[in-house]
Parts: sequence; structure tokens; C-alpha cells
Amino acid sequence: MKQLVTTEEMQALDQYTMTEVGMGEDVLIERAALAALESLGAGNFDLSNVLVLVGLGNNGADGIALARLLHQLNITVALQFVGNVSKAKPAVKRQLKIAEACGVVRSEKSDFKQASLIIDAIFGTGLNNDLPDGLQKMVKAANHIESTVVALDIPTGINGTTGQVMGAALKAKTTIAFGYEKAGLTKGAGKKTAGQVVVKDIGILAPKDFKFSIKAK
Ligand SMILES: NC(=O)C1=CN([C@@H]2O[C@H](COP(=O)(O)OP(=O)(O)OC[C@H]3O[C@@H](n4cnc5c(N)ncnc54)[C@H](OP(=O)(O)O)[C@@H]3O)[C@@H](O)[C@H]2O)[C@@H](O)CC1
Ligand SMILES: [K+]
Repeated sequence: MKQLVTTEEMQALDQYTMTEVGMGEDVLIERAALAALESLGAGNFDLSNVLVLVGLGNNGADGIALARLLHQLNITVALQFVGNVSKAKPAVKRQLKIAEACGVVRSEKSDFKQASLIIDAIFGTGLNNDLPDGLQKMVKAANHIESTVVALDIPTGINGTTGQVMGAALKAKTTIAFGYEKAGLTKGAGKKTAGQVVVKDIGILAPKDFKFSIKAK
């Protein structure tokens, strides 16, 4: 059975798993990164030169943890922030500290064309408005480059509930959805932009009486 969720439902389930059940935020982030690593290993991806684009929310935290795991497998990884790190969520700062302690180096400006694979960890379920103008330009330029993109959870710029493009959206070959597939990846621009969707369990739990707005199929 496949259960789709809206971004609001996913956020509620994340919160329930952390605050009611007691699963730590960093545990979920680690599991998301491990799940992504497993999907990369199972797919036919060129991992010779990986570029991880990282945002300031927990989607970025997943990306940093993944960069660390790749680095520890001796894979060449560049970690590039999109936005000012000083404004990042605490989970991002924690992950960055761990990654740097493990030897991951931040790159200021990467050549997207040189990357064999781009990991999109810029925005996930927290996107609540159109992408900032500068990021829209970057996304549009990246869409013209041949490099393969793998999106973590949701392609950046896609509304996870409606599938609409929020200014611009980064086209992925594969999207690794955490916990549940977001409804927006099954319709309209969201479906086209997400490419192949792989759903990975990361330990998210739902209360017994949780009312999903979309019927499972
Ligand atoms: N929660 C969990 O425990 C888990 C979450 N997980 C992962 O985290 C993802 C969700 O994380 P997230 O909620 O931090 O959202 P994300 O999309 O990374 O960043 C949003 C940030 O950007 C901001 N912002 C929003 N729109 C903007 C705009 N247009 N332009 C500029 N800024 C904008 C917004 O700031 P705000 O406006 O809310 O102040 C916020 O700070 C999820 O997809 C999954 O990958 C998993 O690891 C499992 C555990
Ligand atoms: K993403």
C-alpha cells in the first residue's frame, strides 16, 4: 500500500516522532542520510565527483550528513551552502561541525559542470514561498547542465503538496523521499521534476488515530 502525504502532514509526523515518541532529530537526520547513501549505492550513479548543495533547514542537514558518509567512503565530495550559514537551523550547524571534524571541506563556489552527481539538499518540506531570486537563477542555470541531480525528499522549488513550481525547480533524475512520498511528487510539474521516486523508511511513526487526507492505494 502506498500512502501519500501533504507537507503539513509530514511535518506533523516528524514532530510526533520526535516529541511524542522521543526519537532524536539527529537520529532521523542520520537515518535519512544512510537511506540516501543506500539508494545511491543501489542506483547506477557516477560517484566520482559529488557536489552537495545545502540549504539552511533540515533538508540541508540531511545533505551534510550524506556528504560526511560519502567522504568517509573516500568519495570526493564538495559541500556548498546556498545561503548564509550563520542563519542556518541548529541541526545544520551541528551537522556541519561533525562533518568538518571528519574532514569534509566546504567549498565556496563549485563548478556544476565538473560534478558527476549533484545532491539537492537545498529545500524540502519547509519551503513556504517562491525561491529567492538569486536561487531561481542558479536553479535555472543548473537545469541546463547535463549533470545528474538526485533530490533529497523533494526537488528544490516544488511544493510538496500541490506539485507546483515555486518560482523555479531543480530537475532531478531521482528523488529519495523520506518516510512517505509527498503528494506533490505525483502530479503536474512535481512529477516531471522529481524523476524516479524512491521512498525510504527512516523511522517516522504515525499515531494510531492519524487522519491522512489522501486515501492509501
Ligand atoms: N523535521 C525533522 O525532524 C526532519 C526533517 N527531515 C528533513 O528536513 C526537511 C524539512 O526540514 P525543514 O522543516 O527545516 O525545511 P527545509 O525545507 O529544509 O528548510 C526550510 C528553511 O528555509 C526557510 N524557507 C522556507 N521557504 C523559503 C523561501 N522561499 N526562501 C527562503 N527561505 C525559505 C525556512 O525558514 P522559515 O521561513 O520557516 O523561518 C526554513 O528555515 C525534510 O524535507 C527532510 O529532508 C528529515 O531529516 C527527517 C527529520
Ligand atoms: K531537496
